[in-house]
Amino acid sequence: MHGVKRILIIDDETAIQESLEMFLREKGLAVCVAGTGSEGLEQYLVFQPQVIVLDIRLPDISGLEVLKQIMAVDADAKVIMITAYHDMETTIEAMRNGAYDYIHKPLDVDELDYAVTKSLRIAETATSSRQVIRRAIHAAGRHQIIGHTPVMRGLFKTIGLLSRNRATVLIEGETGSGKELIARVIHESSSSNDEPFITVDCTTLVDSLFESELFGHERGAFTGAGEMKRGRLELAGEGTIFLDEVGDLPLSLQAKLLRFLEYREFTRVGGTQTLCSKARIIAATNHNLSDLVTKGLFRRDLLFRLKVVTITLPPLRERMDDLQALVDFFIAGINRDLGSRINRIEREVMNILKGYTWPGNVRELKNVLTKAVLESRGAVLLTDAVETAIGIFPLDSPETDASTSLDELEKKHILKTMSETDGNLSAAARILGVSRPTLRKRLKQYGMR
Ligand SMILES: Nc1ncnc2c1ncn2[C@@H]1O[C@H](COP(=O)(O)OP(=O)(O)OP(=O)(O)O)[C@@H](O)[C@H]1O
Repeated sequence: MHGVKRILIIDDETAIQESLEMFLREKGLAVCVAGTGSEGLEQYLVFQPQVIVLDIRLPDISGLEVLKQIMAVDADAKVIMITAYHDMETTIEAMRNGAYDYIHKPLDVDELDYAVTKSLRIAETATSSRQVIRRAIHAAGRHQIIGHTPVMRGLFKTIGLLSRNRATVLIEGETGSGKELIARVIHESSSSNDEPFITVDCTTLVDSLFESELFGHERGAFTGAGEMKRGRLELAGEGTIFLDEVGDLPLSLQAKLLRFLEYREFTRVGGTQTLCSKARIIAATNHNLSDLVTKGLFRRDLLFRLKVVTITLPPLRERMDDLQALVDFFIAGINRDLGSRINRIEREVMNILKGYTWPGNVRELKNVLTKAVLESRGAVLLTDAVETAIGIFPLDSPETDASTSLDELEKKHILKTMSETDGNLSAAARILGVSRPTLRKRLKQYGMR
């Protein structure tokens, strides 16, 4: 029987048994049929099928119970549940107990065919040549930067040097390339790592709030200032202030930031006492600040204050040699966080990942893998799931058939970009090459929030 793929049908309805058997035999599979749960379990042990199609309603024991017993024998068994009921709880229960897929009666042949083909392929991958995911070593509780390309190794050296001093650092890199991660690791490797790491998102700062956010205010300093409030600089103590997206800071606020950086002194709004900050400053930007200087959008003197040490993070597409290590690392993390148990990936997956340009960089990779893992369910990360997660749809996929309108495509692309940037409007607008107001208008137009 080696070589022929085996499938077991456990269903008490004769009509279903017959049509399924015929359909699956025509696909060249060896088929075994059982009409009750207990018979099904017996056949499962004798016939050793790669895939089981299991009705949830059986005359003797419930299909869910049969599922549990099969999973107890082989946690990798591929069980496709069928039911006449569209009930969420049973579905969730079945999926929680390890069902591979769930399809409803009346059976849709295409749906069944897809589920069977996919599960057979996984069963096959599990036993044929495959790539085994290496477990990423994870330093507990610490942030970890994955990468071994020369530029990343150079970066580790720089971080090592920075751990010995408190120099201001400017980190440049595209969205999602790991700027905040680098800032956190610099902080964690410094001698003041028990002090706070405080983030200031420069895209959200407006004139009236800037000083109060950064420097704090005294009680009654302005309408609404009921209590004294410490600013971010004070909160950071001797730790780190992370100025995220510093290139987006309006010119008027750049002057205020510069003044602070020159003297490291500030007063709370409405106060008289001069306070001194010992926090390390790390700024990040996904703009080219020199270009902004040329365009008159960023102050040259501020740039010089910030770029005492500059770290330029290459986009993911320029360090594809790190891809495998990143994939291993993220899958281990996703398994831990989501309780999935992916330990192999289909061969083609790495080629697809390597062929993509990753405009959303490492964050996009992480998001794509999370989506694909959820879609793959079993122990193998599937090519289809990765393609769908990236948004590369096969030509015959319903996602891009010839009847898809341009509006529909645009809507999908916007949604995808928004999800890749975790809903960050500025980042999404940048990737899509439109202004924030335009993107906002489109979101509204398509009924997206
Ligand atoms: N080299 C890396 N190793 C492991 N994880 C990484 C690496 N680079 C980025 N990440 C992860 O990718 C995600 C995005 O990284 P991060 O938030 O640091 O990017 P960013 O450049 O600050 O993005 P943005 O410009 O949009 O703010 C985070 O979950 C981060 O932990």
